[in-house]
Amino acid sequence: MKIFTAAQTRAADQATIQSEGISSEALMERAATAFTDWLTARLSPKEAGEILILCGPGNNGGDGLVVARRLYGRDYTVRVAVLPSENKSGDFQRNFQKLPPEVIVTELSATNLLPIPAGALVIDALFGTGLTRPLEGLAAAVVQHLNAAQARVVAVDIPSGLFSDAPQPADSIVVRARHTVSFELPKLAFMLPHNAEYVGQWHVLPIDLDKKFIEETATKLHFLDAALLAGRLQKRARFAHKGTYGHALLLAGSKGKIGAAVLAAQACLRSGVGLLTLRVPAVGYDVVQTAVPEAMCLTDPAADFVSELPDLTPYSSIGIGPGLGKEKAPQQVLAQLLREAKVPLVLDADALNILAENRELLATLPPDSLLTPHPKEFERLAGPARDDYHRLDLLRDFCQKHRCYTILKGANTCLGTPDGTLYFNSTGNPGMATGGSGDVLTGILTALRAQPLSPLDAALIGIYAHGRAGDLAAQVTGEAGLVAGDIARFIGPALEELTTKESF
Ligand SMILES: NC(=O)C1=CN([C@@H]2O[C@H](COP(=O)(O)OP(=O)(O)OC[C@H]3O[C@@H](n4cnc5c(N)ncnc54)[C@H](O)[C@@H]3O)[C@@H](O)[C@H]2O)[C@@H](O)CC1
Ligand SMILES: Nc1ncnc2c1ncn2[C@@H]1O[C@H](COP(=O)(O)OP(=O)(O)O)[C@@H](O)[C@H]1O
Ligand SMILES: [K+]
Repeated sequence: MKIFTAAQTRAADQATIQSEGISSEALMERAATAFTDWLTARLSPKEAGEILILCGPGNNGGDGLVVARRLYGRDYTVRVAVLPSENKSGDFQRNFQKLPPEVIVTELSATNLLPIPAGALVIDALFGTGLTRPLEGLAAAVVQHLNAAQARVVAVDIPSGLFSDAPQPADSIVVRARHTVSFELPKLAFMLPHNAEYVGQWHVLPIDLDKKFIEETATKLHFLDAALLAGRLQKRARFAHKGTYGHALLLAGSKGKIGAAVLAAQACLRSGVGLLTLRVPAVGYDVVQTAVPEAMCLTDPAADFVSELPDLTPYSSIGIGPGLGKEKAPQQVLAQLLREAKVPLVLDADALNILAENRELLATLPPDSLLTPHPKEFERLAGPARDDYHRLDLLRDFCQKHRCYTILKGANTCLGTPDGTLYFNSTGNPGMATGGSGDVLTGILTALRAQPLSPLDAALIGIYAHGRAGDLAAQVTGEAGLVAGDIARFIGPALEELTTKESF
């Protein structure tokens, strides 16, 4: 799914109005009706109680007025409060006229902010994508008053006060919503960690905006959902043999961290690789041969750290980093690997920390390598970020400069690519915030690169399937009970869902 800027969304609205020959008021009616359907499907009039609808002066407020009329028509008790303004939008004014006379309307003022009882359902239709500057004055006071109440807040389109695709001052006053209900496509603001406290759970409702316009409008921002992966993962060939799907090499583990190698290996095998060899220090031999008998173990001469690069000839992809350690020996192994590797590389964990501490190595990174830093590892590589938007700028710059694919991990993991396109993942859950989850991702990516998939396909499929496997696992274990090995066990079903079905 594409992510549009506020300007692109406005253009999509206009394109729809033109191609369908409808008025902007009709489109507003459609959006607000979708919102009303969403709400009434979840709460009965009794469960909702009296619904307070806060309306701003623009089309977001117009949406709120339509919602008020529609809810009233479905026997919900509604009350409307509007911000005073000299320039209310045309569609606001038209819908204000259409409000049933029975609906009580209050004009908000500094001395009349309306009491908001604890638990009240409040619909925030103050400001949407037309916000031009941080809130101040009466609008800010209304939002502060709302945030101080213990209300159930549902934001229309975006929490009021939040910019949809640009950074804002840290002390900005923004509605804290439980749910944000937006239209057609998600907004960049929803993807970013610091906005989670405002956006709450977000939902996107289809409102039939012009498909051709959406398809033809270029964007470098995407939400990574199953639709985006259609056709990228083929069914295994009927006459496949273990040589068909590549031979992966994983360099991982050190004394006390052999488990990282085991988790990456299990995930690699569960992701369909034909053969897997593990390079671990001698201390890991018994563990690996017992825990992952399907993998071959090429023990390093050193006891505690990987210290020598094996002959790379047999391998079709190489993953390095989980539990590797940052000592001199693994440092030299990584440096030699970067110089000599002729097959796709996946770099994680200590491989990234070694890169950060030996920056001259970055220049030797083979193009199209996959890097999988969490935010701290990324900061070590690319420097500190002022805010979530600046971090995305750093990500784009880093990928362009080093011609690599960088997977910035977290909720809504973000893939950066050499051409500057960003993809935000839709799968995964907080249960995956547990040691070893990242090692599992390294194994998946190394397997997909071996098969061989392009760096973009491997990254997109790997990120999505990793999160989806975590979601499937959590259905069995619960989020708190989820451990990284559970993610590995569910990769098979996650990949199966994405596999192109045979057509007759
Ligand atoms: N254009 C369309 O056809 C559709 C628009 N929709 C709704 O329209 C919204 C966008 O509407 P608008 O473009 O009218 O914008 P908004 O309603 O978000 O806000 C614009 C109004 O707020 C004022 N304003 C902006 N920043 C302010 C600030 N910091 N303090 C005080 N006042 C401020 C502006 O002067 C203007 O009066 C969307 O978010 C969505 O909710 C939907 O109805 C779908 C269809
Ligand atoms: N709240 C969350 N929602 C979705 N995915 C998450 C969440 N927290 C962590 N993850 C995923 O779990 C993995 C954690 O990786 P990482 O931090 O490297 O862990 P480790 O080093 O312990 O293996 C990442 O892929 C990340 O996207
Ligand atoms: K809003």
